[in-house]
Amino acid sequence: MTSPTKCVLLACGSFNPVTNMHLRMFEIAKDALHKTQKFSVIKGIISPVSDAYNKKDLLPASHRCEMLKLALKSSNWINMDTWECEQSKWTETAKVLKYHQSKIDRESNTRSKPAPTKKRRKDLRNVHINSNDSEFDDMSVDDHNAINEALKKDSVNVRLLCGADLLESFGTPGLWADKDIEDIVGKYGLVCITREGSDPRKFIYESDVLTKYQENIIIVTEWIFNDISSTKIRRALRRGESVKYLIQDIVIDYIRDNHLYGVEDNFRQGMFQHRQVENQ
Ligand SMILES: Nc1ncnc2c1ncn2[C@@H]1O[C@H](COP(=O)(O)OP(=O)(O)OP(=O)(O)O)[C@@H](O)[C@H]1O
Ligand SMILES: NC(=O)c1ccc[n+]([C@@H]2O[C@H](COP(=O)(O)O)[C@@H](O)[C@H]2O)c1
Ligand SMILES: [Zn+2]
Repeated sequence: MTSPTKCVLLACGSFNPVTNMHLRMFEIAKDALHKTQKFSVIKGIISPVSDAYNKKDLLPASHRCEMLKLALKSSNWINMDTWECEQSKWTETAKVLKYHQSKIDRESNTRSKPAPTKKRRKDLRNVHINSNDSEFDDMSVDDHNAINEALKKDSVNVRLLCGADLLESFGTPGLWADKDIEDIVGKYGLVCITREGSDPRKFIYESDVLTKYQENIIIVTEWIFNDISSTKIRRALRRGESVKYLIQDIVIDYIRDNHLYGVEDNFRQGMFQHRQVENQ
């Protein structure tokens, strides 16, 4: 059996604020990919969108990143990357994928670049190296083939991880460039988690380009249904309702301490009482 492809899951979004479902999405996808035995998930990346996205009620990236940093303390394999939100302009998701794929390719090339010693050169006949290196010009075709195979096996595939609503937004006129959609599904691939009110399989069936690259789209049905969304969290906060067990406690504390999402007045009404009681 061929060895599994190493895979990095990249989730783009507002994370305004990060919810437990954003974090669950990674766990659900990782389990599903490992079950196929075709992929080995080595890392998760969360890339918050920049302030230039200008979405209604979008908090500054500084707050969104701080909340992500706190929430991600509970994970040992998902990291936040701030490259996208540090850009002064909004960056298309296809470009974010390209940035991360290139970065990972560069890092793995640097790691595998051999030192020019005879022993090292011998060792490298069975592992990945930069086969364009002139130092290896005298290698046989078999050597090169073996090396290219090893390189392929070792290459890392960055995939977009998203909920079905994001996949279905591909169909919103003018929102995504056709070339970007083709790149996302054709070059990188996509893992899509089902979400209330969406039918990703039907959506793929109705799209020519998604059907063409169907094998690169992995739909994961989330049976433990949980339709948390940042919109619902913001609404609950505004109304002074509890959001405990929907987002991380440490994020609730940050929201309270920084008076975000209009909680200032609600705080006085006792919405964060559970934390005060706990702390007494
Ligand atoms: N409950 C959920 N189930 C599946 N995917 C989800 C869920 N919540 C968020 N996602 C996915 O997480 C990614 C980031 O989404 P985003 O930051 O827009 O979160 P959101 O909860 O949809 O927020 P908002 O309500 O502000 O749009 C998207 O791919 C989105 O589809
Ligand atoms: N053309 C594109 O690349 C495109 C279009 C719309 C949304 N997006 C991305 O999808 C995500 C959507 O997040 P929201 O659901 O919070 O709007 C964001 O990361 C945004 O940058 C990308
Ligand atoms: Zn959303």
